[in-house]
This record gives sequence, C-alpha cells and structure tokens, in this order.
Amino acid sequence: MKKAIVTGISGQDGAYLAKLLLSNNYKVFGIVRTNLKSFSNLEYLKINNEIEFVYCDLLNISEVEKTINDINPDEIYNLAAQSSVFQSYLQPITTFEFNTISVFNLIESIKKINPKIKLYQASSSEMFGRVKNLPINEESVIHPVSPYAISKVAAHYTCVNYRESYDMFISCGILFKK
Ligand SMILES: Nc1nc2c(ncn2[C@@H]2O[C@H](COP(=O)(O)OP(=O)(O)O[C@H]3O[C@H](CO)[C@@H](O)[C@H](O)[C@@H]3O)[C@@H](O)[C@H]2O)c(=O)[nH]1
Repeated sequence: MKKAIVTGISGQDGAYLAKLLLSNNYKVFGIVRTNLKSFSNLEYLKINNEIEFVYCDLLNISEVEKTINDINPDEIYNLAAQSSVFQSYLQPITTFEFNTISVFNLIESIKKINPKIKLYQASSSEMFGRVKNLPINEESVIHPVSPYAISKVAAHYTCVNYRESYDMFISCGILFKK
C-alpha cells in the first residue's frame, strides 16, 4: 500500500485530494497544526476516520524531518499555506515566511532522508498577477501583485531550482479558482 502525506488536508483541495488518494488505496497521513481530530471538509466527504492525523509544525525542520522519517511516505502533497490574499496584505512577513520556509523544510528533509520521495507543490494562478496576454499558460510572464503571490512565486521557483539541481521528483500544479 502506498503512503502519502498531505499538508493542508483540512482545506477544500486537501480534502478532495485525500478522498482521491484513499480511493486509490493509499494510506493517507494528514499533517495538522492543532490537536483537533475532526475537520468539516473531511467530515463532509465522510473520510475523517480514514485519515491518520499527524501533528507537525512545518516551520520546524526537526519536526518535518521526524515526520518524514517516521512515515517514510512515497509521496508528499504540500497544500498547506497562508492562503488568503487579503490576509497577506495584513501579515506580509509571516505569509512569506510560512509559504516559503515550509517548502524549503519539506524539500531539504526529503533530500536528506530519501530523495526518491515525490513532492507535489500547490502553486497559484496568483503568480501571474498582472496578466497582459490571455490565455495564461506555463510560459506566461510571472508578475505577482500581492505579498501572497510573491511568496507563491518564491516557493514555486524553489521547487524548480531543486528539481533542476538535484535528482528529485518535484511537481508544481498551478491551481486556479474558478
Ligand atoms: N490591493 C488589494 N488587492 C487584493 C486584496 N485582496 C485581494 N486582492 C486582489 O484580488 C484578487 C483576488 O483575491 P482573492 O479573491 O482573495 O483570491 P482568491 O481567488 O480567493 O484566491 C484563491 O485561489 C487562489 C488560486 O487561484 C489560491 O492560490 C488562493 O490561496 C485562494 O485559495 C487578487 O489577485 C488580489 O491581487 C487586498 O486586500 N488588497
């Protein structure tokens, strides 16, 4: 049975991803930052009891390393973020800190513990910001216009850099809100 870690599992996309992974016979570990063991999105999808919740502060590399070492997953899906564009104007530094350092901590831990672990990073359509030409594609000019978007660009290119510099499997999905 394949093992997957999902960060941000309590959010909309994390919950639907967990359901998909379970339906493909994965053992799913959900990273959480509270002691709660019940989350409304997971309850709505009736999968709350099928997830193994693991407390881990993604800003603490020792905790990230321990979590990855203990679980030894095949795949990690990183959907955790300070995801509010509005909030990022109020808290630009903590937004940038969380959205970038958490990614570095995951990648550095994977590189150290087992570089064969596959990582998926949730990048954002917000990276394109000031769009001049439609439709947007992967070749479109990156021009972030909020602190949130700047943090997502930094995280995105962190993934690109490690993918190009090391023998690591790191995929970025660029997620759009309809
Ligand atoms: N100046 C200013 N602009 C703002 C503010 N809040 C939002 N905006 C602008 O309004 C646009 C839409 O912001 P939101 O409505 O908050 O973004 P969202 O679409 O809900 O973002 C969601 O989807 C993204 C993927 O498309 C996700 O990446 C993001 O985390 C979130 O889930 C953004 O491009 C942003 O530049 C603000 O306080 N001030």
